[in-house]
Amino acid sequence: MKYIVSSEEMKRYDKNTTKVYNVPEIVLVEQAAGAMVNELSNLLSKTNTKLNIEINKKPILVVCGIGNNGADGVAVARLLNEKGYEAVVCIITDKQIENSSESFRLELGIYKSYGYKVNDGSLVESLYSDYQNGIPCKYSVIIDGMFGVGLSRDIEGLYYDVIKRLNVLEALKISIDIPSGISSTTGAVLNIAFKADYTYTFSFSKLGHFLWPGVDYCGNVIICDIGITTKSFLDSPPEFRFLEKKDLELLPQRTRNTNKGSYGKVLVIAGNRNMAGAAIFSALAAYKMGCGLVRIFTNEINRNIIQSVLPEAVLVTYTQTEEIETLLQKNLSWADSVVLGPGLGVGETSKEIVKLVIANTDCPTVIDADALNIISYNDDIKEMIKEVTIVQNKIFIFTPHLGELSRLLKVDINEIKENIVNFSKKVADEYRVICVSKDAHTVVCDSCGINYLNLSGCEGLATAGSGDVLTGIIASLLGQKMDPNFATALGVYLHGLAGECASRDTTASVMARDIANAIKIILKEIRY
Ligand SMILES: NC(=O)C1=CN([C@@H]2O[C@H](COP(=O)(O)OP(=O)(O)OC[C@H]3O[C@@H](n4cnc5c(N)ncnc54)[C@H](O)[C@@H]3O)[C@@H](O)[C@H]2O)[C@@H](O)CC1
Ligand SMILES: Nc1ncnc2c1ncn2[C@@H]1O[C@H](COP(=O)(O)OP(=O)(O)O)[C@@H](O)[C@H]1O
Ligand SMILES: [K+]
Repeated sequence: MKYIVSSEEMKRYDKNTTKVYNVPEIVLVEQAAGAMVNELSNLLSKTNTKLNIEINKKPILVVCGIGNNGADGVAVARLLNEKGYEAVVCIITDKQIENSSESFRLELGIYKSYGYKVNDGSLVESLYSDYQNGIPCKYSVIIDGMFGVGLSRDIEGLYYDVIKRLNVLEALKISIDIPSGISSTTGAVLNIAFKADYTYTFSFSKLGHFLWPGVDYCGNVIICDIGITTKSFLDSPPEFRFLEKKDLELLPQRTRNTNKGSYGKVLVIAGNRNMAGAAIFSALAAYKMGCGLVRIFTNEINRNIIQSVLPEAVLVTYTQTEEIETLLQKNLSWADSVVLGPGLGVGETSKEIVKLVIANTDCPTVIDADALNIISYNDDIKEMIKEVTIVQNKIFIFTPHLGELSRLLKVDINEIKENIVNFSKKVADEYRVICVSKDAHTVVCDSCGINYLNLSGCEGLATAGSGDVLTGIIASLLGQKMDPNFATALGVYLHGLAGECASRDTTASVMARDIANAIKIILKEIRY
């Protein structure tokens, strides 16, 4: 597990390091520049660089603002010069230099003492004019040190023009900390952003590196250690983290002296006329993820298809509404975890089922797809959820994709895309649930502020039934008695890995069953 920070958090941890641990800011700037130049010179020494640029034959341009991102830039330029590269600083500001940060002034003083060159915005103007006249860029590498985590508003005026011109020049593009113009907290482009091939960031990656559209501007993100550690969190760790392969070691242990009852019983309440597949994928994934028993509660109409495709699942079917309540109560008391919603439909019977489950379940329950839609359309059920989560401490996991999230919040989907983190936190807080907002990088939030951004997965997962597989994986881990928040985050992570595995030969042909089947390969790789 690693932390990912927002702009506000990073600024706080920088400040704690200087104020509480007495590390002068200039020391941090020097450490940042030193660590970055070490990494960067490894990259520049490789012959592979973009556009076959001959790094050693042309100088490096470091474009700096006058805050601490610029201070890093000036220090990077000095260290590159000391390493034998020819690096030139270009300062971009519409303010007097007296308005610069203290570390910037210090770094500029040191840089000038060595006799290295400084330019202003007119250099970018002349490079742009060369570009328009078909003259190749005079610099092999352009390093962006204009704005980092201090970016607080839209890029305009001089800064806008500079970024626009730099973006068209042919050179290897590097950003310091985060591309100028990208919000470190939301990944939004604040009017315009520098388009980097590589981003060298410090101590912790930022949310903006992994949220869209920021992801597309960062290129490869390299984290440089500059000595700011988790001690600088004091009592307030970052809200977000991401999981890595070694976190799979925390999957529930399996031992010899056990039986199917030892690994959890999952009840999948899913499927309706023409929607048997949703129940099948959820149940199949639950078994593949290790639970001992799966029961599918579905419409009688699905009996033949489910039994012929997945005979391992026990079927409980209903034909008429009257028998549902007794049947559900009996099966809910049997279950260790529940999936509610895939392919369920939104008719009156389904609505009745959703209400009965919310009222009667007493184990962690994953609420997906049509069950979420039913909740969205019915304010009385919304209130019912809040009542049972807040008063009775019931554990619900909502797994909306962006369309379902938009219906649930009654907020336009484009607005949600701009700040998926905040909207996910809103659902988690308002309903006191764990909210899994499914996207290319899925966000998992709980109401205690322990949140995850998932970095596994690929576009092979963009296929019908993929979300049904996810419900089965999460419910299986819940049924095996893992902590609900961690089980959810680990389930999302593993689902992503399974998607990557199923996509090894092609992403286009991946189907839901391939993702479910790939769970076994992932578990085999970690000898589970
Ligand atoms: N503070 C520290 O202890 C450290 C900071 N470091 C570097 O410093 C950066 C943060 O530095 P700063 O907080 O000085 O901020 P930045 O250098 O990111 O931005 C400079 C200033 O620009 C102004 N600004 C914001 N948005 C603007 C816009 N759209 N147009 C014009 N001006 C705008 C703000 O007043 C801001 O303070 C980090 O990203 C990192 O690169 C690192 O050197 C490590 C240590
Ligand atoms: N491009 C992508 N990259 C990574 N994950 C993706 C991508 N597209 C979809 N996914 C994942 O695939 C799943 C799709 O779920 P969902 O839309 O509910 O599918 P369905 O309803 O058909 O089962 C989610 O977990 C989502 O995060
Ligand atoms: K930058």
